[in-house]
Amino acid sequence: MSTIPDQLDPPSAVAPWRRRWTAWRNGVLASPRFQFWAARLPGIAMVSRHRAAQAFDLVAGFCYSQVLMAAVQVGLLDLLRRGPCSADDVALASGLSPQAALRLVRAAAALDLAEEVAPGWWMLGQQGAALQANPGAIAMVRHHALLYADLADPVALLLRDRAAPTALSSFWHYAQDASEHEAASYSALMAASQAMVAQQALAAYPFARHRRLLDLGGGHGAFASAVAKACPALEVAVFDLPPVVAGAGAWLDAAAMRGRIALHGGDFFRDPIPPGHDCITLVRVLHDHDDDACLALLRAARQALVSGGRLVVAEPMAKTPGAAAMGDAYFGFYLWAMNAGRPRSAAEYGALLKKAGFAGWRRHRTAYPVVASVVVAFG
Ligand SMILES: CC(C)=CCC/C(C)=C/CC/C(C)=C/C=C/C(C)=C/C=C/C=C(C)/C=C/C=C(C)/C=C/C=C(C)/C=C/CC(C)(C)O
Ligand SMILES: C[S@@+](CC[C@H](N)C(=O)[O-])C[C@H]1O[C@@H](n2cnc3c(N)ncnc32)[C@H](O)[C@@H]1O
Repeated sequence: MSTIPDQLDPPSAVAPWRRRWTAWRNGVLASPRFQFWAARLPGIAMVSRHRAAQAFDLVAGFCYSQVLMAAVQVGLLDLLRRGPCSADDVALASGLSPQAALRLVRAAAALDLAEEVAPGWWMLGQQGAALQANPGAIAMVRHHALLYADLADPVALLLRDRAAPTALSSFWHYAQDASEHEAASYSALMAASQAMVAQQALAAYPFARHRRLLDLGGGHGAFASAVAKACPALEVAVFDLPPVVAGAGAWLDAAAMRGRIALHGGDFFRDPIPPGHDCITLVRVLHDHDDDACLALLRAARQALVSGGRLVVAEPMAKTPGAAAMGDAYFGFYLWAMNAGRPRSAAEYGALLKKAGFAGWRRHRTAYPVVASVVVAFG
């Protein structure tokens, strides 16, 4: 039930021209007569149709996501990668009925996940090809089952006490006494999705200029391994909670990186951060935490850095041009469901870094900011 009054008093922060212009524009856009004629007027007909399609996609987005989820869960993308297949092939491989398989493959084709290359024969579509080749994105699609469970009643999610457990808060159990199984589940998801993030960070910042790097909250060492491979002369270490570090050996063995990466177990809010590093990285760590905790962590990291060192923050950020929905809509709700943290813009990180004592900061451009942006602090 809404208790919002019909007319709000405008705050003085809103410029009068801005309020009048926005209200006038919105009145025009909301008018059914304008919508009717706009689709027929040369010059703006294309924009109108595009806006209508965008509005439909906004309404139907959950359904599209579930088509993708089904395609991943039944292995449709892997099947289509191997070559043209019919709906009967899909049915045989997935256990779906032929009618259900046909419904799924047609839905996938409508979303560019599949492509009908001849009547009744499908291969991967362009989006399908890019996604199928990205194990990190596929792992995230599967993981979204937890997010969707929490989002089933979004208003209840927003209304509830933020300390109440959710599917995501139970999954991301950051604690010294977390079981190795809990730590291994989230660390495996992070390691699987790290390659795309590391690729962005490595291309954006010259890590090879440093001598010793410490990856704070570095999980099983996937980012540390990527940097170590790219910069053979760099000494690389990981700091993470003891149950996470305890499980890192197996991952590092599989990547043939054991011995190359030093491991430190501890709680970065309580324990001293190992000193002597001229580069400290925080990859997908800060957005998990509320502002006070972030500030404490940034201060501790600055204290631990050697003089002249750099702190590198890499994660998907809010207010990213061209990817704004990823920030405040996706990660805003994701982190709300997780019960801690929020997506921040590069400028907000800049302000926090200054508050933590750093003299300055700079944003380094990444090719795919939807995957990660990079902010570097110095001084
Ligand atoms: C040559 C031809 C045929 C065509 C030319 C046309 C052309 C140029 C096409 C472009 C093709 C192209 C280069 C496509 C590239 C596609 C890419 C790079 C796609 C990348 C997709 C990445 C995705 C979908 C990433 C998703 C990531 C997600 C959902 C991450 C979630 C992360 C979470 C939940 C993290 C949790 C951590 C926590 C707890 C919040 O800290
Ligand atoms: C979202 S994961 C990111 C992992 C890795 N940096 C990556 O991007 O793949 C956050 C990491 O921070 C670690 N972490 C959370 N709280 C911590 C704490 N108090 N002390 C040390 N590590 C912590 C978690 O165990 C986890 O590995």
